[in-house]
Amino acid sequence: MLLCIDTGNTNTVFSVWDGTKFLTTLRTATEHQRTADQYFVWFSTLMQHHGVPIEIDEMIISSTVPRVVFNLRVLADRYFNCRPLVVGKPDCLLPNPPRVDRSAQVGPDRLVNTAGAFDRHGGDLVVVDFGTATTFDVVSQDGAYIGGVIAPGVNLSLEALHLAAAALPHVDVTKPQQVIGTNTVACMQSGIFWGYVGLVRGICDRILAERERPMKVIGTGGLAPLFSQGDVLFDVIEEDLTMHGLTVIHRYNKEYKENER
Ligand SMILES: Nc1ncnc2c1ncn2[C@@H]1O[C@H](COP(=O)(O)OP(=O)(O)OP(=O)(O)O)[C@@H](O)[C@H]1O
Ligand SMILES: CC(C)(CO)[C@@H](O)C(=O)NCCC(=O)O
Ligand SMILES: [K+]
Repeated sequence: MLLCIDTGNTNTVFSVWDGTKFLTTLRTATEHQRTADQYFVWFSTLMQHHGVPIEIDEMIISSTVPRVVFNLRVLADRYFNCRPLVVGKPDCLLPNPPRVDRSAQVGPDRLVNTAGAFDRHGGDLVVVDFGTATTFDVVSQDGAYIGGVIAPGVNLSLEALHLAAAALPHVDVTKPQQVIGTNTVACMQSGIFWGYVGLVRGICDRILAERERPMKVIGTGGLAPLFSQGDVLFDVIEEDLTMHGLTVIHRYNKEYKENER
């Protein structure tokens, strides 16, 4: 079975793919100090808890934090006796290579979202991902990542407000009853909620105008459903898009190597 790992700057998600469906999905905070042994204790305990046998023999990793890749490679080698595919490394092929500035670095999560979204929807897409950053990935007609937008993430913005202003507390993101808040928390929640609804709407409108063609907008990341309550922002929301993209890239590499033989 295939272990798909999506390491973001905040959270790391492990999902086990049996070739047809995800058997289980586990989430932990991203910490670059965590060792292979620590990953395995956490993983095997929860797999047992969920009653899923550990039969991992393949692994694919997308990591926006380069330092964690070393320990994940050790995990693959020591516990699953395999060599992982690492998105963004030269030996991990992409179905459609990105078309960006020469030597530009594209976040592996954005390449994975592109592959996953193109597989499901075909081309001319915008993928909006609400993670540590709020990213917009523009996918061309032929399925290549051709650029996008990086805005500060929702939780990051809230944290920044709280850290910078002595009188502003930590608040959760939620859709406020009204736009005009009548207390500090309600005012902050309105600023974040309606601010991000406007940000997403405004950026998508401008991307569509710049591309001068119809495009499908796909929302992903934990907060996509919440923000779609504020306006029609997405044609579709797919929470498993990154994990799906990992299975697509894995399959592409496997088929390519089989054809080479
Ligand atoms: N109402 C909410 N308020 C605050 N956070 C929320 C709310 N609903 C979901 N979340 C959080 O959204 C996050 C969704 O995870 P997602 O994988 O999309 O991004 P992330 O883990 O924050 O970022 P990254 O992938 O960059 O590490 C989770 O951490 C979840 O706790
Ligand atoms: C923007 C983030 C942090 C979003 O996870 C990640 O994709 C990243 O580190 N990207 C590198 C820069 C880029 O994608 O252009
Ligand atoms: K993510």
